[in-house]
Amino acid sequence: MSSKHDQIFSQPHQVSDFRFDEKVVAVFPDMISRSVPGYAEILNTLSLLSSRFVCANSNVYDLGCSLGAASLAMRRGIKQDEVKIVAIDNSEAMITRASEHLDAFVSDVPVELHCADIREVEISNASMVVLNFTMQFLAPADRDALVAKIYQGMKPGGLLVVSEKLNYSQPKIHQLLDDLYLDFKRGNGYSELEISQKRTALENVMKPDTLEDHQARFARAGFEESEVWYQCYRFASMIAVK
Ligand SMILES: C[S@@+](CC[C@H](N)C(=O)[O-])C[C@H]1O[C@@H](n2cnc3c(N)ncnc32)[C@H](O)[C@@H]1O
Ligand SMILES: O=C(O)C(=O)C[C@]1(C(=O)O)C=C[C@@H](O)C=C1
Repeated sequence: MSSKHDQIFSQPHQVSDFRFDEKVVAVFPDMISRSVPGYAEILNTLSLLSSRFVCANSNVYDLGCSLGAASLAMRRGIKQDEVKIVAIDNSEAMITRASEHLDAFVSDVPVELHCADIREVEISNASMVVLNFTMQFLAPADRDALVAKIYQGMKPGGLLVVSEKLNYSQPKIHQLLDDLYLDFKRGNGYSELEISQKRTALENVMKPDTLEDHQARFARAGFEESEVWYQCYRFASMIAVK
């Protein structure tokens, strides 16, 4: 999707908490692809995974869908009949724009968009569930219940994909991977001011876990197998199979 160049944090200002509002929506594809290493690769892989895991007569969930990039990627891979993608986000601005965007594509696989809180929606008959950089925005205390609910709503053999920003428990390693991430942002044209103002804006709203936290949570929910399939600097994408 074409989008405006992200300059939201380019001028000095009194920084308030980061919100997925109209201003962010207008630049979101540019923002996320310049801020998340491997974002395009992760979307491509969602497509490959959906072609393997999505079975006929099942539901697919895109939780925290923003503009629907993960839904579109999965839709490209789905080969089975009678599949419905349910894409959920609690930002009105995101859902409005996602709806316009999805209308521009023709497909046999319907995408149902809902403006709702993913902690409150029912998950049922799911062959694939994706949280692509969404869990980090939930209150940490709510994450176990969400993953447990997803497990309960999944079909045997179903796939959960969770992509996240990470913290590392070893301080020197954390510092090094954070420094490399900042170099990645600089390399994508973000200034020191943009980097530091965005960091301040995210401080209260984005709470990354460690890989160990994620793996322990998958196990507590009932997933017998989970693994990291992609990792770069402060970011990873994980898979868990029911
Ligand atoms: C980084 S964006 C996700 C990017 C998107 N999945 C993609 O692949 O392009 C995080 C999204 O999660 C949404 N979100 C955060 N908390 C949520 C919640 N409790 N319920 C629903 N959506 C939520 C935000 O509105 C935002 O659009
Ligand atoms: O950690 C950062 O500095 C980021 O910009 C990360 C991040 C994310 O992981 O979701 C934060 C907000 C935007 O959605 C795009 C990227």
